[in-house]
Amino acid sequence: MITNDQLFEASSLSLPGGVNSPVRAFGSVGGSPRFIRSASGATVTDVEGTTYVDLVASWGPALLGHAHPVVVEAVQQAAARGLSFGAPTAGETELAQLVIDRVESNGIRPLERVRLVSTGTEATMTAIRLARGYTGRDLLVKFAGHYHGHSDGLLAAAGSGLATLALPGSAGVTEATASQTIVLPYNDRAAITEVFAQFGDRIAAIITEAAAANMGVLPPEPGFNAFLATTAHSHGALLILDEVLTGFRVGPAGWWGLENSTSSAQEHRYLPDLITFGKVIGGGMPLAALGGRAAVMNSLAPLGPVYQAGTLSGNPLAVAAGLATLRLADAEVYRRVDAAAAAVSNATSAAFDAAGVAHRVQRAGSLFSFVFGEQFVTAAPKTYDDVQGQETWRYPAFFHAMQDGGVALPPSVFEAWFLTAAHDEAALGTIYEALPAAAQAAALATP
Ligand SMILES: Cc1ncc(COP(=O)(O)O)c(C=O)c1O
Ligand SMILES: N[C@H](C=O)CCC(=O)O
Repeated sequence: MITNDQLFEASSLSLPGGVNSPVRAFGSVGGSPRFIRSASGATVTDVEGTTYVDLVASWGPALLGHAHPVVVEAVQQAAARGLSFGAPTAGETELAQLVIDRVESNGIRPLERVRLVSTGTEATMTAIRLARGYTGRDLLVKFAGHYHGHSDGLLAAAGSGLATLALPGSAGVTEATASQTIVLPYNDRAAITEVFAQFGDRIAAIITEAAAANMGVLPPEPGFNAFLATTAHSHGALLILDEVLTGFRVGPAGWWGLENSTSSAQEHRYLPDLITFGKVIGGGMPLAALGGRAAVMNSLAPLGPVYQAGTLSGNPLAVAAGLATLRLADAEVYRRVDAAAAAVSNATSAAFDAAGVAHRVQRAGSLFSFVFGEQFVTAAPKTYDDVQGQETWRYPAFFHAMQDGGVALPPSVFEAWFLTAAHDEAALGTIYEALPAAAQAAALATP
């Protein structure tokens, strides 16, 4: 039998770091990554034949669980008709219309046009180019700890793998590009006001994760996204809401829908100009999108001067997976994901309490993660600096003990945990059984 260790040794000879995306490499938790042979429902099985209850869900897309038979069947049928045409298909219009209709709250729909692309990185990169082209301005505002993919202008003080590897940014990004991104502390209204007072006529857009989940989960303070919209709009800038991670995962209309439908305060409601999607919209296939009102979106070529293109954009297999996934993602699916997330986060928090591990559960809808340290027991973190000050060294021991107990967690304390509609009582039972020993390992860990 080939082992994970052997495969990692072999992959490291042909792939930089043995992986095709840095967070997969187990850099901050140590050991060899699991090489996955197959996945079904709530579980993944590695090449050694060990099956784990999976709390990564392909980093979000697997909302329904892995390899949902209806989604697989839709992809198989699409594949039989041809893999890619480089020409429009009816499915692309169906998916775009489904997205336009779904993203609705209180009778308001922020999307009139949608463009399909292949990755979240492309979606945010295009949204920024579009904002610059539409406004004729150069500067972009982003928040420290937010991750929007790996395009040059977005890697400064970014979350996800850069948080995991403690990188302030990326080599290879020119000074000229970096200087066009203004990085501000999250949830800091005074910093926004100040930067707009100084550069308001040069700022094309603010980009923000709808609810931050790439420095661990860190939701915006109530009304913060609405404040961003008001500030941007009063200076002629756009608000780009990045829902690559949260879109169609935390609710049928994403974080924007959740926030706007549950917020009782009228002043907390807002309209983003552009929204980016990825992950769930492609149901596990490479598909992402950006959308907004027609006046802005029609600046894209072929109608307007902002160029964007893609040989595989709107790929028919990816569109089939996305359509099947979104059509199945009804209220009952979200109820089950929410219930599973509440059960797992509460049980994990209780296990940490029992083991004496000071922590706080961080939640944004069904997304959650944990921050470790006495300071968080009484006060929630608000910024990237806050979460970087946590006891990160507790996580590797916890992670490996959970893995020994048959549970696959995200291999970084700075990533969200993902539940699916397939996490049934048996899957939750495996997690509950693994928790006491893992929490004990976290308690005994040392810096
Ligand atoms: C909020 C957010 N935006 C953008 C991206 C980039 O998406 P992708 O990895 O598909 O390029 C991600 C995740 O990777 C993300 O979580
Ligand atoms: N945090 C990232 C996406 O949300 C993890 C996925 C990756 O970069 O491979």
